[in-house]
Amino acid sequence: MANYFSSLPHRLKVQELGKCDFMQSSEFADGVKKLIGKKIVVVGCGAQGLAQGLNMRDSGLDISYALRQVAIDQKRASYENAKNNNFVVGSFEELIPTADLVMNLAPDKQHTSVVNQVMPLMKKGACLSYSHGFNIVEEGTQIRKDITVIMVAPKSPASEVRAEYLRGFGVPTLIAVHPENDPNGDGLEIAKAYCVGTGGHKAGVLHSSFVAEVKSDLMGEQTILCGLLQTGSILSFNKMVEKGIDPAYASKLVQYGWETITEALKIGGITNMMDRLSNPAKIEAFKLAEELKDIMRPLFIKHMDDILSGEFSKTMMEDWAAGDKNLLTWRAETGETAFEKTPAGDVEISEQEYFDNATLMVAFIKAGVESAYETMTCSGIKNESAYYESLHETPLIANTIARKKLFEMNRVISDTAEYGCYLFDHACKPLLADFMKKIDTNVIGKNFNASSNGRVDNFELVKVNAAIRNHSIEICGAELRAAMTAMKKIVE
Ligand SMILES: NC(=O)C1=CN([C@@H]2O[C@H](COP(=O)(O)OP(=O)(O)OC[C@H]3O[C@@H](n4cnc5c(N)ncnc54)[C@H](OP(=O)(O)O)[C@@H]3O)[C@@H](O)[C@H]2O)C=CC1
Ligand SMILES: CC[C@](O)(C(C)=O)C(=O)O
Ligand SMILES: [Mg+2]
Ligand SMILES: [Mg+2]
Repeated sequence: MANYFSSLPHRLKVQELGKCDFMQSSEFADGVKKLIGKKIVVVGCGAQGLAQGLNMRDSGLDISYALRQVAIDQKRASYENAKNNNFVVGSFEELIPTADLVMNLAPDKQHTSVVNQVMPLMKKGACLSYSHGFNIVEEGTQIRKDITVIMVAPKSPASEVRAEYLRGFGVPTLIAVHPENDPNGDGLEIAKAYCVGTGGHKAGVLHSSFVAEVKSDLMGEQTILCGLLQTGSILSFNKMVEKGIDPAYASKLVQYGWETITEALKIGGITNMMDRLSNPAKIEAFKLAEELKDIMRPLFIKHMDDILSGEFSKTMMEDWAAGDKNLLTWRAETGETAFEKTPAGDVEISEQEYFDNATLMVAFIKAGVESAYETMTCSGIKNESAYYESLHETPLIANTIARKKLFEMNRVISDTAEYGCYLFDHACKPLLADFMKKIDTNVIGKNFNASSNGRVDNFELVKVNAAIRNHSIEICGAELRAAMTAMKKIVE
């Protein structure tokens, strides 16, 4: 099968990549009605499978799980996940023929195998959904023409899909209908009802395309969302220990620092995050971020180019064929880093101290969010999509690190995201070697103000504030956040 995006004429590539309409809440007035009384069968009960299934059942929908026979026989985690939550579980043969909607929530690497198994079993005119369009866009899978193919892609790790729903909110979601598979013309209505079932409509929904979702999702996860959080964690921790900061303190500052810093980002964008620093520290973080952006720009561009050309997916699929050799090696190596192996100390760190003693981490976030956004929007991805894939999702991933460090982040995200995260991290750390040589504890581990003379050049401060506030991501973000009226606080 050929890469679907690469096979499109240039005109359609541009059109699909730029598809992004912010949907009004009135468009969801029918709620889950379109799916009421319909049989919904989820394939796979892993991260997204369980979270989405729970939300949709709580929204009044009829959910059951089709698992592979071996998972049922061996009572694997997927079976236990579904059974312990009182869902009906069955084999593909038992459940797929009854389904009006089959939600394919197996890992991306299994999609071709899943589709090959479910397609002959699906009833005529049923609907097949994805939460990431990799299989359609990068593998070029063709689906039976009577089947409607939709995408409902939460811009969030699964744990937060459930947690935000329980908080009465949701996570921003991209919905799409595959142009090759909308035989009844009701794909969008099904996608909207599904999205309401997960709570996504409360946080903002973009009517997008499979192409735009895949290319932006891959870019976000490889760079700011996971790659740079991994690099920033390891480099920040190592630097503090090298300079004599207590490892237990350093471990805690990094593990919980991302969550605290990015909560400010979630509520009020980069402006609010930077405003949490003293004025001298803000100017320093701004300068560090500018330097980081200059150094990392070629790497961000390389990731975007490889994603657009299909080079990234080709390389990752080679690893799938090799039994995930690289993925498993890199996962094990991450587990051996000093940051992962050093438990967070039992020391009190106040909320403000996470900002004051981590100027460098704030700079990493600013540089990473802006670079990902700038690179995506320069490549034809629309601002709103780029915002969700950079600024909005960073706090949701940071929460996973607060729970159990990088292990937890890489466990919760998809294997596709994890693979791309390691690729970025391995290239980024050497790139930042010279930059890190100049870094001292004044910007990571200790309060910046203690080492500065406290003086601020007002002209410089005005310029810095204007540069932060006038960035396109801040303008786009303010509009999107204004629509998130039900957003709840995470860090009390
Ligand atoms: N993780 C996330 O937070 C996000 C994921 N996504 C997308 O959601 C989809 C699911 O990813 P994710 O939730 O991470 O997946 P997981 O790896 O967490 O879970 C996959 C589940 O699928 C089952 N499975 C594996 N192979 C098969 C197969 N051949 N047939 C049936 N079931 C199978 C596994 O169970 P068993 O091995 O026991 O059979 C497991 O329970 C992907 O498309 C991903 O890109 C989108 C947004 C975020
Ligand atoms: C961050 C990665 C992601 O795209 C996600 C949680 O949105 C994934 O694939 O896991
Ligand atoms: Mg994603
Ligand atoms: Mg992803």
